[in-house]
Amino acid sequence: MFNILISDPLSEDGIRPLREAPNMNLVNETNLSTEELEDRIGEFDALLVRSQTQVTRELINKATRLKIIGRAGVGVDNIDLDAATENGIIVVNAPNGNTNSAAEHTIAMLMSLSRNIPQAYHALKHKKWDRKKYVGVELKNKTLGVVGLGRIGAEVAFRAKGQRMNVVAYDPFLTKERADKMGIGYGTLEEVIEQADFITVHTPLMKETRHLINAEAFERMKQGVHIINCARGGIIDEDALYDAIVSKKVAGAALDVFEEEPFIDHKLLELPEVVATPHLGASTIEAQEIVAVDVSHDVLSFLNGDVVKNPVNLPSVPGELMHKIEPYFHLAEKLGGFLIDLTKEVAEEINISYSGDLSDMEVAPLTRNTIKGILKRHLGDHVNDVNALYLANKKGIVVNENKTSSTKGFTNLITVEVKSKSGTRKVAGTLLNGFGPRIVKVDEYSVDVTPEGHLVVIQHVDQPGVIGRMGSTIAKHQINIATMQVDRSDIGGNAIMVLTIDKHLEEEAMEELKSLEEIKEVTPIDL
Ligand SMILES: NC(=O)C1=CN([C@@H]2O[C@H](COP(=O)(O)OP(=O)(O)OC[C@H]3O[C@@H](n4cnc5c(N)ncnc54)[C@H](O)[C@@H]3O)[C@@H](O)[C@H]2O)C=CC1
Ligand SMILES: O=C(O)C(=O)COP(=O)(O)O
Repeated sequence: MFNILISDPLSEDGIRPLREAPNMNLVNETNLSTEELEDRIGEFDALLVRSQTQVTRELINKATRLKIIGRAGVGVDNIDLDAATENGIIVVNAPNGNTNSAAEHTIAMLMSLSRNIPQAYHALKHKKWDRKKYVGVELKNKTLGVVGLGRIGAEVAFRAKGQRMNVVAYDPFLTKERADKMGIGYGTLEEVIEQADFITVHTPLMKETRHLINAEAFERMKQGVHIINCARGGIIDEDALYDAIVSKKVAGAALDVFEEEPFIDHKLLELPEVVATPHLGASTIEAQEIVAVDVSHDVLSFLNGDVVKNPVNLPSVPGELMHKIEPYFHLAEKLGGFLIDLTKEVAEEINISYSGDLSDMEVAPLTRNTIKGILKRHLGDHVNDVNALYLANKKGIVVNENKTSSTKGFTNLITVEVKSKSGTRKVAGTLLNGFGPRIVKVDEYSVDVTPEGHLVVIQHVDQPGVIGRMGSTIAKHQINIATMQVDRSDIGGNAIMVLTIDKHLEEEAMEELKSLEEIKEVTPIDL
């Protein structure tokens, strides 16, 4: 049974797939204080949030069972992603479900601002019929500057063109071709904010975008500019905005989001030029249902061991590639586990080479699985796809990945090399069509071993009788040999045996094998 905590209000219809799935125990507690949340988080395997719950490092450190955090929405600035990654917790979001609602809300704010609708409504409600005070400005032929032309920014741009506005945008990824295709202008951030009559921001809140619109940016703007923020508080410096409104540089601002939320008193709201909503951009029946469905599906998939669609702290792998690459996951992890047991030391450098069919694929997920197999031996089961590379990095292990089209006789081959204090060891494996994974090389020796169960690698000298003596020693300990592979460098030279046995090779049997004159090294490996 998986325990799932929903700590922000989510659409009941949207979470139905999760509620109705077997083995899922949903707990809806949307009013927990920080302390209560910290006290209870240790009970849960999954946490579902919107923007309100602050998923801090302190909370994550107490979340000893937590495997997945689902964000029913786009922005993940309320989640400490580094802490989640370090703890091997996957974060998923629902990036597409609220695009339309957020764009519509932005246009509603733009029109409210240009025609003073909230202020006029408020006056009328207070029995003041004032037509002079609330004279507005037209949008037609005005320039809208869009900062951040992602999903929402682009939808806002399309809709603003419908208002016959001129649109100019700044986004580091915006190309001339895309701007031309959309029928909009483009420029640097400075160029965009200098030209615009209305400026709307649609970037995520990150280190790089915190106070992107600051006092210096306001200086550059046209006198009487209007500002809209339906993205995140903090992208615009609120103190600088306040000063720019008071000094009349900014004629008005429409804000859906704030640096600190929630609040009831805010100095910006004391200004009559400011219209505001309490973070309602995504608050529509439609958007809430879609984001809850999307995030529920990913949480369910993940807990059932399937692939997620919208990972935030893992590169997402397109479905078609996933279909091709998934069969290699097991092989990659087993190769890592086999090799680190053979190495017997901690890894200092890991080199992974992909050949044949794999050389044309995005292999990062395989590298993560290989590293996971290697690190698990020393760091335990908390190593997973999410934190494998982070942990390797933290331990100072150098990881190199390369691809070669040379097939070495195999249609696909993964070769893993580990460098440690005691030298370099190598293993290579392939996925045999219809037969599953095989280890085909151990160091320079050729073998054909299924990477499963209890294995023993014996390095010895190629001499008559050694196999017999090894066999009787093992038999004495009531151990049955299921398969055996032998290869040698040259006649009478170094050789290797890889055995599959029916149970773990105990210490006593291992010592006895080691005491045989021709045997140099015995390594039990349990995969
Ligand atoms: N008010 C609300 O209820 C909602 C707010 N949001 C906010 O809107 C943000 C944007 O959402 P989407 O459009 O779906 O995300 P997106 O990822 O599709 O778009 C973000 C765009 O910002 C651009 N960008 C990044 N750094 C930039 C910079 N320094 N300058 C200019 N552009 C930059 C990116 O290249 C990307 O194109 C979310 O991160 C979220 O914080 C989203 C939904 C609802
Ligand atoms: O999706 C986003 O980024 C939003 O800001 C929506 O936030 P909410 O889920 O309404 O708290």
